[in-house]
Amino acid sequence: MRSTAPTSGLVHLALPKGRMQENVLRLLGDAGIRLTFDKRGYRPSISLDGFEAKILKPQNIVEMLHAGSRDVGFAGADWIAEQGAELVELLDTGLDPVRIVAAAGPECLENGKLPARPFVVATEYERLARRWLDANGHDARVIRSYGATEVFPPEDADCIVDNTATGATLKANGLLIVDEVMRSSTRLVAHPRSLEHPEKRATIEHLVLLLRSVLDARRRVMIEVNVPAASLEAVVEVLPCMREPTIAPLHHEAGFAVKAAVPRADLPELIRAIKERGGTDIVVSGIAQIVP
Ligand SMILES: Nc1ncnc2c1ncn2[C@@H]1O[C@H](COP(=O)(O)OP(=O)(O)OP(=O)(O)O)[C@@H](O)[C@H]1O
Ligand SMILES: O=P(O)(O)OC[C@H]1O[C@H](OP(=O)(O)OP(=O)(O)O)[C@H](O)[C@@H]1O
Repeated sequence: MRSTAPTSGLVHLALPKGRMQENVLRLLGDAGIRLTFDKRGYRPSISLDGFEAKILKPQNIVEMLHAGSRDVGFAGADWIAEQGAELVELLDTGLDPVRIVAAAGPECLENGKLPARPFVVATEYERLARRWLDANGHDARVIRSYGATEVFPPEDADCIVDNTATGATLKANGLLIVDEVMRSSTRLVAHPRSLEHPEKRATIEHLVLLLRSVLDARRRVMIEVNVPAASLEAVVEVLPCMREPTIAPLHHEAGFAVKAAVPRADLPELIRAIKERGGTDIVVSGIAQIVP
């Protein structure tokens, strides 16, 4: 294995196998980046110039990026922290959010808290668990689990440190959350030396621009509304657009058409405010990409 970042201009990209794969591939696809897979092959061809891609488990992606044999890749913030990898975060995609929590069965808890006596913690996240235990002054022994961590209590451990998304697995195993250790989501990260290589840096920055444009677009919608001349300023005032809205005169001086990309989350209040201010014929449509 190489011990430093690859030196040719080709960027070595690591894509996740497992949980995070679907959303990462959809993000790339929405950015117009096509991946072609061979049956059971882990080296898809990628349509974006300057890249070659390989599929790895997220935990290995962190290792390979830290070692410098891959330049850039997708991994969970949890495993980056767990491995103490010194990587540059290029993008928090916000995809596949999870919480890393400490949880225990009611029989282990004293007034809803972990006991003062020494106890046993099962976890895949040894470093994160140890740090959390020390920070909270707990006296505990850590057992390394390899999945199915929730089944350890009460016989094989008192408590667990594990990730949770919907909470269904904790509930099904009768475990209660006692603390949150960290929050995690899918990040795009790079080996620091890969960003010192001018050609690679430019290639990587182009990828980041494309992906960010999709993530930004997902948070916004395009709203178009017709406004009588007398209401124009009142409607424009409530539009939280990116710069200034586009305003076009309607035929026969029938008012104006106003168009703006607005945060999707603001839409319910915005529609009410536009109607109150005299806007009509509101059309809302999706946006594929927003490139600044
Ligand atoms: N619902 C989820 N459950 C587990 N991990 C998730 C979930 N959503 C995102 N992740 C993230 O996926 C990464 C681990 O991916 P991986 O494919 O190894 O998950 P896994 O379900 O534990 O896989 P496996 O069961 O094959 O070990 C971690 O960074 C984790 O935070
Ligand atoms: O909060 P939830 O939506 O229930 O999801 C979280 C659970 O899913 C994952 O387990 P997975 O099914 O991958 O099995 P594993 O524990 O063997 O990795 C993870 O390790 C949690 O156990």
